[in-house]
Amino acid sequence: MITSADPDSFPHSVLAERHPALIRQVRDAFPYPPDRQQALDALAAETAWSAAGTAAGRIAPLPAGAHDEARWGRWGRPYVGQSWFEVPFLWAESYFYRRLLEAVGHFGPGPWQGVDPFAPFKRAELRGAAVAEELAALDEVPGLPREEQDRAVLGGALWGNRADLGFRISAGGGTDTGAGTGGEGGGGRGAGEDARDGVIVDDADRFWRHLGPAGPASTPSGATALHLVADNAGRELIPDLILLDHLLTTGRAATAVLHVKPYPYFVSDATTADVVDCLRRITEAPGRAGRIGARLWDAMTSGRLAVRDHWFFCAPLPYAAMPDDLRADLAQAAVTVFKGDLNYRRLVGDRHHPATTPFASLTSYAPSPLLALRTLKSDVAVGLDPDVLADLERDGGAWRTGGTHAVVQFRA
Ligand SMILES: O=P(O)(O)OC[C@H]1O[C@](O)(CO)[C@@H](O)[C@@H]1O
Repeated sequence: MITSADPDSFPHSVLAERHPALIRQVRDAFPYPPDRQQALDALAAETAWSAAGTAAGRIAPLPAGAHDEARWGRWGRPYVGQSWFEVPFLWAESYFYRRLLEAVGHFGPGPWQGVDPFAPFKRAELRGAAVAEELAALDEVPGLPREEQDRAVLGGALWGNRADLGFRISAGGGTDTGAGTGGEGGGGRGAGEDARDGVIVDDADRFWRHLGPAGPASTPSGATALHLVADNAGRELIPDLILLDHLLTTGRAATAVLHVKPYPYFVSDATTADVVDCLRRITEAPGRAGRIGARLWDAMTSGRLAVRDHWFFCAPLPYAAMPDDLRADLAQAAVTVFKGDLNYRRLVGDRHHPATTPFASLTSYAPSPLLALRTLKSDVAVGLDPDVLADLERDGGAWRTGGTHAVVQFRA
């Protein structure tokens, strides 16, 4: 199990550096009243790594009466009272975001109920020049041969995962709430970069073959719905929506389901409000993007594209432990696409797996065929060819955590 105990490890840097920076940024982005500021300060003190090289505080429970107190009470029983740095990394990060929302009053009651503390960063990104450029580039896609169109939309969704706002805090880029400047640091791929550069496992052809040229009815199960478990809003969700439009308009899927988070999470993870903001942004764009936006809007209003926000998507648990109702829902999918690093960690288990462990064996519990689209931003790596792994190790560098490498992994 991955923890943050080793001071030289990546998870340690997330807890010791990224989380305090995030608390400061959220505090600066809103005119929170004194009680909210005090709650944020208390969380910063509890979660800090002290100058003496020890954990400053111990994990506190949720306040009595919190709407999800029972659930977090169960999930946190082994960990409350311990150091944040000794417990599983996945649990610690997930609980940190839950506590941050508590501190800013997101769950109410009160005037800050429902206010997304990450909204200023997400909105700035949507207003940024990078999004405008990426939307304008869609005008060129219809001129490409069909296979290249497939590759372009899948590559957009894959590398869109590199653009997440939380990752930019880790990478030292900070976040920005200034109009017109958000989203410029870090981010997706630059012009001229081939979407396949840096892809260390590429099962894209298997995915397209599975869906089949004749549409979803030709998948082995005959299922006709494509499910996508979203990750970040903004520069990641826009290409995800474009991928869904492409799958629907080319007949690869009859219907689509987009799974989002029920509340703000991991800085930029997409909620229903973010889907609406992104859809509006696409719809308002000139050219082909605007037409795609209009189609997606129609698909949502007609029910061809559904949005769901199951509570399990914010749980600190691996997908192997998904509840029966979610399992039954995903079982209807011709394919479920899992986006991003966190979903990947939950898919295969947030553990120090040998990197050549087969992806299919770790995900055999999943109720439908699945495709993982992930840029690597944490230590977990599986399904690698031994030669590829040897090359990566020889080159050195932070290939596991730097967002420079990606995987497209399919399990039928
Ligand atoms: O947005 P993504 O791709 O899920 O990435 C989130 C990742 O960022 C981190 O929080 C830190 O970079 C990882 O721990 C986490 O897996």
